[in-house]
Amino acid sequence: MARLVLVGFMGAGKTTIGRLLAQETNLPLIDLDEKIVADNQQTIPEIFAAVGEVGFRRLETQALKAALNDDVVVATGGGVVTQAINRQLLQDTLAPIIYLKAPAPVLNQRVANDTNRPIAAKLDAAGFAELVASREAFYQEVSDLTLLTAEVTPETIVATIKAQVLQARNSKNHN
Ligand SMILES: Nc1ncnc2c1ncn2[C@@H]1O[C@H](COP(=O)(O)OP(=O)(O)O)[C@@H](O)[C@H]1O
Ligand SMILES: O=C(O)C1=C[C@@H](OP(=O)(O)O)[C@@H](O)[C@H](O)C1
Ligand SMILES: [Mg+2]
Repeated sequence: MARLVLVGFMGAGKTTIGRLLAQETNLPLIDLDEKIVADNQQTIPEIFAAVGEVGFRRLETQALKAALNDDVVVATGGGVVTQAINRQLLQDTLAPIIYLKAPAPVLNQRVANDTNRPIAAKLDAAGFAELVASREAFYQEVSDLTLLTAEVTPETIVATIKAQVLQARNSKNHN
């Protein structure tokens, strides 16, 4: 079973924090986007161009299912919560799910110059903020803990996760 799952919108820091957490805990990281890219030998924009968002979501669900069964940290992609089947998979896992949250303008600024996110690339600031708002309830629904990441370094977020989630879990297990 996965040890910890990170969810949140594009730019929230799931990949960054997942990598740091994996280094610090010696747990493997499965970043769903990276797994999909490696398995398909195509970039995310190439996959969107070839099979559309629907095709990408199918690959994402397969990757999520497999990752949740492994002893790993899971960094999801921001759109994972848009699929009911994925929300069910997340609700069924016993792994703690952390929602990394930041205001839309901060998220937008973090991903603005990145050409690797086809959904963000075609949105203006208003459209981006609308999409953030439309997913908020889903992140809340699937997660156990929300951490605000706007003015906090990735290192501090990792320290908080280790203290509040991983150590709390370990001490529970040892009682
Ligand atoms: N806490 C943070 N503070 C400032 N910048 C951050 C923070 N977390 C991530 N970033 C930056 O935001 C961008 C997107 O981060 P990433 O980890 O890819 O997000 P996600 O996987 O959630 O889309 C990267 O340039 C990363 O360095
Ligand atoms: O929010 C989304 O719909 C997406 C988020 C991306 O992952 P990040 O959240 O890691 O950027 C990636 O899965 C794809 O571009 C679609
Ligand atoms: Mg990511």
